[in-house]
Amino acid sequence: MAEILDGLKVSKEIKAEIKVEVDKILESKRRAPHLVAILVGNNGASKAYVNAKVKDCEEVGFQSSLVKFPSTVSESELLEKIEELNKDKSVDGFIVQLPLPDQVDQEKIINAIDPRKDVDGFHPTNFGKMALEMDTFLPATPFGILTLLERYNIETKGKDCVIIGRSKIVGRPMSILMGRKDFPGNSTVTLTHSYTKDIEEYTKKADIVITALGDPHFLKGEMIKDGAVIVDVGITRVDNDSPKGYYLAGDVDFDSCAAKASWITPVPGGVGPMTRAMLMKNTIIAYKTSVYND
Ligand SMILES: Nc1nc(=O)c2c([nH]1)NC[C@@H]1CN(c3ccc(C(=O)N[C@@H](CCC(=O)O)C(=O)O)cc3)C=[N+]21
Repeated sequence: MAEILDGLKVSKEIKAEIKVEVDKILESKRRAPHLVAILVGNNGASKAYVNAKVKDCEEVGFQSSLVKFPSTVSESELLEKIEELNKDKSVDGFIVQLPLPDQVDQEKIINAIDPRKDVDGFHPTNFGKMALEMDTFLPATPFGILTLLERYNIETKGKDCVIIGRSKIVGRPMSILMGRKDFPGNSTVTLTHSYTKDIEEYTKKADIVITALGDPHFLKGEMIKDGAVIVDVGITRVDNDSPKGYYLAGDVDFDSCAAKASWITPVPGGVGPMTRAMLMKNTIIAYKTSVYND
């Protein structure tokens, strides 16, 4: 029976550590770190995540701002706001919540963000630095997974790690990070995706499986090896008759996988809260390295 990689618990520890740092900053009469989130449209899940981020900021003592645009916003309006935030000396970092509506070119938007304020770690400059093992903002979800593995002392060196899904914000950066030379890394990585012929052939042999595809209960116990470490990034709202009208489903069929795995992340309470904690971490890093604070 697997032990739980408790992302909620570790995320609280990380936020408490950040709070201690913020208290020191405030004692020395400096301004608090400031994170801005741009939210476009009315998507329920996006709103929930952004509101949670605002709450996280309050918890750690950051200043936060929420900039809202209707789903009809033009690309140039967004670019204008980004320019303004790039220049604003009171802003340490900002994120543009994804996905964006079709009339907006996501790539153009991400490219417009000043890499020094790109606390999501999505800008090509930061992605490149990550791949080259240079100091930079790591994308929050992969950073959260690495930190969770690190805090539980999960050995990754020399392990076979299979990642399912090659998204720009999770699967692909995760595949790079798990193969990097620093801890937790040094794994032998296989990045699987929709054109992989037989995913099970890979997952069955893997010491570590990281699923990020958004397909509820995709990974079944029979697809994994005894003692494997299972990390579930998937989080899909599935309609049901509960008062909320939905439940949150991971990519992992929890019960059958937990019966075989050595460690497993739950959904909710696993990777999601870690993602949010690492955004706080990136923001305080941005603050500390900011040219405006010395
Ligand atoms: N620019 C940008 N940056 C992101 O980091 C980003 C994004 N866009 N778009 C969407 C995805 C998704 N994402 C999540 C963050 C927290 C939880 C989270 O806290 N989940 C809780 C449950 C939350 C709930 O109850 O709905 C949990 O897993 O326990 C989930 C998903 C960040 N993303």
